[in-house]
Amino acid sequence: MNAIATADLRKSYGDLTALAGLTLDVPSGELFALLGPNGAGKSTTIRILTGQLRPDAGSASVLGVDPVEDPVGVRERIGVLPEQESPPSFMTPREYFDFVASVRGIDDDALSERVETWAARLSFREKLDTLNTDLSRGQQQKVMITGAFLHDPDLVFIDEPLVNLDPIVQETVKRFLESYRDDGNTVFLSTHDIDVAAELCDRVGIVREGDLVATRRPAELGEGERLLDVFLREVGDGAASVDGPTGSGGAHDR
Ligand SMILES: Nc1ncnc2c1ncn2[C@@H]1O[C@H](COP(=O)(O)OP(=O)(O)OP(=O)(O)O)[C@@H](O)[C@H]1O
Repeated sequence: MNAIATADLRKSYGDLTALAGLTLDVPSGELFALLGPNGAGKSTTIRILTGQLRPDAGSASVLGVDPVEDPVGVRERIGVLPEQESPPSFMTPREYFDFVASVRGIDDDALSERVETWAARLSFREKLDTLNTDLSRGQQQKVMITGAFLHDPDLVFIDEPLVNLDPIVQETVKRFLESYRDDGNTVFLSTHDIDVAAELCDRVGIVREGDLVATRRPAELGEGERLLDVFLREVGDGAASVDGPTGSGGAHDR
């Protein structure tokens, strides 16, 4: 079963075409990453899938729910960590988690257990009662990651999951994402970190000019073939003239 399915998603901002007919499936239980150059349409895709933005055309299904028809229904079932989002500056992490719990309907016992688990996992226990504004960027990222997983969703969307995290915490988050996937959940990442995508993900999709131009399984790349080379081939200056992957033929596994 697909956790995410889109068909011919289109979105323009005025004259600017951000999504030009993006079609994408992500099966349940997959750790998936969307790669693409700046402005390719990754955040627009995530905003549509998480019910924050209406597409101009096309369809989408997230855990069987239509994010256009029922954005609240989608948001109830997923976790989201948007790009460059910080926890509210006037709250402490604990107060922010209380707020998330009230919105998400998490009971007190589950909340305190999960906060303890995450604060220990990501090493920020001693900061639970410090104002978010006084946390470092990495500590704020830890709070945001915790908030995205607090209600134990079946699917999470994370933009740049490892940004600002030290190497030890990066490893912890990577191993957590793998175990979360191994439990049958789905992860949808957006990242510029091709090495992390190659190491961590079951499959990556490459977006160029608002269209999915390729998908690859990093584990199945050929001898000596690097995901970076695939990426450059698909989105680099010469890509259109070499392969012509501008969308009409759709994405392809090779
Ligand atoms: N609110 C908006 N109003 C006008 N144009 C927008 C808006 N949001 C995005 N765009 C434009 O749509 C295109 C796609 O943007 P989007 O943020 O989806 O790209 P992205 O792949 O996430 O980029 P990046 O890797 O730089 O974060 C860009 O050209 C961007 O300038």
